[in-house]
Amino acid sequence: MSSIKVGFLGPKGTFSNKAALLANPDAAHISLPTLSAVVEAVESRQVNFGLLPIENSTNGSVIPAYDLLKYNRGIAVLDEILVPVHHCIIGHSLDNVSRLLSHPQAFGQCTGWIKNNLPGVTSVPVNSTSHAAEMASKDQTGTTLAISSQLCADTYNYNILVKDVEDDPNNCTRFLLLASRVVNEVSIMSEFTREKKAFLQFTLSHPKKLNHIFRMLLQEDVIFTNLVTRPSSHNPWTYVYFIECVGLSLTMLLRIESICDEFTVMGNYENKTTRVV
Ligand SMILES: O=C(O)C(=O)Cc1ccccc1
Repeated sequence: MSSIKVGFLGPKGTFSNKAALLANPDAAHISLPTLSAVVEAVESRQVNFGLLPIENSTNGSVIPAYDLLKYNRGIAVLDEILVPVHHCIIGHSLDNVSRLLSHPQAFGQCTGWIKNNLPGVTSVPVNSTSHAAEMASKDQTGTTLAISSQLCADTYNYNILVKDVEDDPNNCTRFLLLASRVVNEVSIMSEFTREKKAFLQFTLSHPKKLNHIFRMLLQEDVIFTNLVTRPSSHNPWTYVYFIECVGLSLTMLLRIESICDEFTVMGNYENKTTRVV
């Protein structure tokens, strides 16, 4: 058994489990009940790494994931893992369906199939796609379906009624590989390069400072790959900014830090999503 522990949103068979297998197939994979539990397990070093779904190519940003990273000084991001996501319908029958269960992210990726095949059926969000499949498979009334993965069905021998119900066949979720900041903070900065993707989190005393930051970034021909804001939770209409970009030098990063209120380099990792040339 590997001494490396990787936490993921379980039970086994979730897309987070697929991301953990891609990130470190030989590690001990630790199933956790919620995304918050994954982040807490990484922060407390109960696990060496954790997987956090941060963005989907159909749905966009996973907002609850950003809220778990907000003001979090215990987490570093070491890598991004892209997982193709193909959804299956698991259950007993497509007739007399009363409920459709899945992780909230899944519903938004399968809107067309749901509308065409389960009009009027209640979509019920649960903690994960595998938890949904477990509930649907155990429902004795046979009126509950789940959106889940082939891996989950194979793992538990669940019955697949329909495959590939996602709206976009290229549907893909980007996961962040999390680690303890205590362990990795020095190496993130010592190994920082502008060729890699920089993930920054910061707040500003005045929104006009964002103009200064954009102006500095444009000077370096930086390529933005993602920009997300979340409420600061201090004053209405003030924000925590999350920026991912490629081409940022350490010198410019330190200049940006100097004009921010709170500033954290979440990570600096190989860019796997955006054409930069
Ligand atoms: O519930 C899962 O399988 C997860 O890992 C969260 C999720 C759900 C849908 C797409 C990507 C990740």
